[in-house]
Amino acid sequence: MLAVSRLQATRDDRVLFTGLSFAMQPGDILQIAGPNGTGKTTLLNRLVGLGGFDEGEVLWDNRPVHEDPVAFRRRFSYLGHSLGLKALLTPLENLAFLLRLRDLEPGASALMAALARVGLAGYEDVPVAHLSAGQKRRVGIARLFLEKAPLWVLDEPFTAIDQAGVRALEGWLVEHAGQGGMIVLTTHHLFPESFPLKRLDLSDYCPEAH
Ligand SMILES: Nc1ncnc2c1ncn2[C@@H]1O[C@H](COP(=O)(O)OP(=O)(O)OP(=O)(O)O)[C@@H](O)[C@H]1O
Repeated sequence: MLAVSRLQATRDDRVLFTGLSFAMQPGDILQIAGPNGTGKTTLLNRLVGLGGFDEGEVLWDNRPVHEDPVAFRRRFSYLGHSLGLKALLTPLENLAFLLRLRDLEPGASALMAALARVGLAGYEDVPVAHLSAGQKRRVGIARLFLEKAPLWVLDEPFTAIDQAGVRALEGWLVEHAGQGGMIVLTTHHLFPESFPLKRLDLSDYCPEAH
């Protein structure tokens, strides 16, 4: 379980948010909302260890994550703006490489199945440089299925995804949550009314707004 307590983050001497606390249980899908520049990406980056917070604490199963960052690293999958794909490698090679960084070797058939699931059957051996923006993001989504981490941290995962893909991605989020996973994401995507979403408006924690 993820919990954050009294987080504060600053950029260039400007406090973006302060006093931010929330907890996530298995099954939760939490949207971090707020206008451009509120600090949503900053929050997700720092949650996954890309930079620190000025104040506050991030806990996994009631334990501060800084006490064992390597163990925490295995608990989440992070899909950021930059997908971390190597342009000259194929989707298959990229996934194998990225998974090996986590000591995972799922085997070619699992890699092929994950790529097929995200609509990339037939593109497994095409250099990523030759894929469209949406196809590249789909390679990133395939990685989520293979890493099997309980927590997905997703920064604008709907970017460049076509309409059918948007419906599919909504389904994969619900499926992951239904299997006891947790998802924290930023997006400007409008979910259907019935979507099981919790929402946190980061601008509520901006000191300049009060
Ligand atoms: N590398 C950086 N160096 C300095 N300031 C930065 C950097 N990246 C972002 N910022 C600033 O931090 C603030 C928050 O940026 P951030 O990208 O976290 O916002 P956001 O809520 O994700 O915005 P958006 O909805 O546009 O994606 C912005 O004012 C931005 O100018």
